[in-house]
Amino acid sequence: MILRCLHAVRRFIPHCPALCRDAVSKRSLVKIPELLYSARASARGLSKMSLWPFSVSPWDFSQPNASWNAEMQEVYDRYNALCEVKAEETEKKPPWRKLPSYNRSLKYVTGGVYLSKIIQSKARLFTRNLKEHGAAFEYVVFMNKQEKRCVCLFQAGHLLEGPPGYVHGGAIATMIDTVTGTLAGYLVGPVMTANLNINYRSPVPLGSVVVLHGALDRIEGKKVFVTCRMTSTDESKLHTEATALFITVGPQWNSFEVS
Ligand SMILES: CCCCC/C=C\C/C=C\C/C=C\C/C=C\CCCC(=O)SCCNC(=O)CCNC(=O)[C@H](O)C(C)(C)COP(=O)(O)OP(=O)(O)OC[C@H]1O[C@@H](n2cnc3c(N)ncnc32)[C@H](O)[C@@H]1OP(=O)(O)O
Repeated sequence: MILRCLHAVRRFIPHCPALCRDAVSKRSLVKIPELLYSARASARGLSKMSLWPFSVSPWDFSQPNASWNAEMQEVYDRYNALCEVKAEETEKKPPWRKLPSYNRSLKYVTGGVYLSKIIQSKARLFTRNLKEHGAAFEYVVFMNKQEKRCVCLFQAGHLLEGPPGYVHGGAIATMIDTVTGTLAGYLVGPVMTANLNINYRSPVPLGSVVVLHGALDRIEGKKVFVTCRMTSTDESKLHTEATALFITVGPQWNSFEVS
């Protein structure tokens, strides 16, 4: 019980610097209503976190944490703001949505049916298997279902080194597979990667922040073709270009046709 309390407190602490920084940077009195609004939004977010030791709500790995550098936080804030903007004419739901990210996908995707326990209790999603913030894959995916594309902000930690000072090509491939697979899975349901083709154009410095732009190319029956570009945050530098083929493995594959 004591250990669970300590664990809950430790998970909460990394969120404090981000909250304090927001408060300090908005000094103007004019911005007080905005501050109050964002405090309320933060509190809403916090209430969803598993602060209570007995809570069974899963930990969302895509929340900002203290390991994020200023660039990661700045680009995150920009896309997160888009998630509040409704389509003007229709007043429908915002086209952008931030996806949560858990480390036991089967357990949480099935809404608490502990399939992963049955299959293998120690199984964890590869990109989310470290508790240390900032050491490996720090990323968050923003999805635009209307435009059938997504954007992933990725900060590459020191454990992902390949050539000295640069990110390992396999880690880059992992992120491309993750982003394109998440897009394909979001649009059509369960998929498996059948083919992944990557051109590495310029190395990614370790610790830097890059953006992955995933887009649906086309769907042909069970086949889902997705493209992905990895660029610097201002898109001035191209790091990789990739194409991916996913095959739907669920029953709903023929319910959605796009060319
Ligand atoms: C499974 C759950 C996934 C849920 C995802 C959903 C949401 C996301 C939420 C949370 C999870 C978070 C992150 C997810 C992140 C990343 C996803 C990573 C995914 C992976 O990391 S996954 C591991 C690596 N992956 C494999 O381990 C696959 C091994 N493999 C196989 O399991 C089979 O091989 C399979 C299923 C691929 C196909 O098998 P199959 O029997 O269903 O299909 P079949 O062979 O009949 O082919 C049908 C048509 O595709 C063409 N086709 C097939 N393969 C091709 C190829 N390579 N190149 C060109 N065309 C190909 C054929 O030519 C035919 O074309 P046509 O119809 O025109 O004749």
